[in-house]
Amino acid sequence: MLHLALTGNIASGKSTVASLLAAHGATIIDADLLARDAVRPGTAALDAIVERFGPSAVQPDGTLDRPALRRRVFRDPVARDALNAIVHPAVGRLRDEQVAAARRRGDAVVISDIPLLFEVGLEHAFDGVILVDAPESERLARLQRDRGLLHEEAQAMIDAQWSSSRKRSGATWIIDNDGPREQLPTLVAELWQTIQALPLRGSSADTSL
Ligand SMILES: CC(C)(COP(=O)(O)OP(=O)(O)OC[C@H]1O[C@@H](n2cnc3c(N)ncnc32)[C@H](O)[C@@H]1O)[C@@H](O)C(=O)NCCC(=O)NCCS
Ligand SMILES: Nc1ncnc2c1ncn2[C@@H]1O[C@H](COP(=O)(O)OP(=O)(O)OP(=O)(O)O)[C@@H](O)[C@H]1O
Repeated sequence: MLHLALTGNIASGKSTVASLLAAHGATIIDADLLARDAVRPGTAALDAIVERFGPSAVQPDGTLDRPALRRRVFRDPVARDALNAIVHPAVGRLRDEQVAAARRRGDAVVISDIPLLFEVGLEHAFDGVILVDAPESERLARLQRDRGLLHEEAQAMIDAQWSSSRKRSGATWIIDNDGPREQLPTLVAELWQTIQALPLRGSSADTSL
């Protein structure tokens, strides 16, 4: 089994690239989805969040109040570290379970979509790293246009991540998503060809964050 990482800064187009890779036959393991799963009502992680951030971190229906927490953690690195310390270990465990399941099924290409791959130092646990990149001004505009964020909110999320240039030097392959969306299928098809030509290797490293 080939186990690759897919990463890229916020609003770079990672999820769009992941969907295209899935259409080619890759199994995608999405850290943002796992992070949602990890804090479902009744989980130890959600209890720990309420303990650290108070009852205002959850909505009346008992689910995490994501916009409220977002506004707190992206302007406060200490709060962000505290949230990461609660959520990341649970995400790592869920990912390891999904990787093990993919291995049992005999999946050929598994791609773990991990936004904070470089920030948490996980890049060496994979057979290769795909980076999706787009200029900061473009990502800022996408966050405001597509997610309805205020300029300051979007900038704070961007500033919480490493710079593109730092990430580019650690990538095996780079998809520059700085043109029209319509060019992505061709870029991903070319990447898929490259991946198909790789020998199947086996990364057995523990990917817990
Ligand atoms: C703060 C939270 C509640 C905000 O939720 P929201 O629905 O608004 O955003 P979502 O989860 O869809 O994340 C969007 C993007 O924000 C960026 N991001 C999220 N968490 C972080 C973080 N701790 N540090 C830097 N960037 C982050 C990533 O690029 C991610 O793709 C949520 O992002 C969260 O629980 N973050 C901590 C867990 C985490 O690190 N998740 C990222 C992958 S494991
Ligand atoms: N080339 C492009 N031109 C314009 N918009 C794009 C392009 N590529 C992606 N988008 C849009 O930008 C937004 C971010 O894309 P996507 O969700 O794929 O990024 P992401 O890196 O997964 O983001 P996040 O880190 O927030 O999960 C989406 O609304 C998407 O439709």
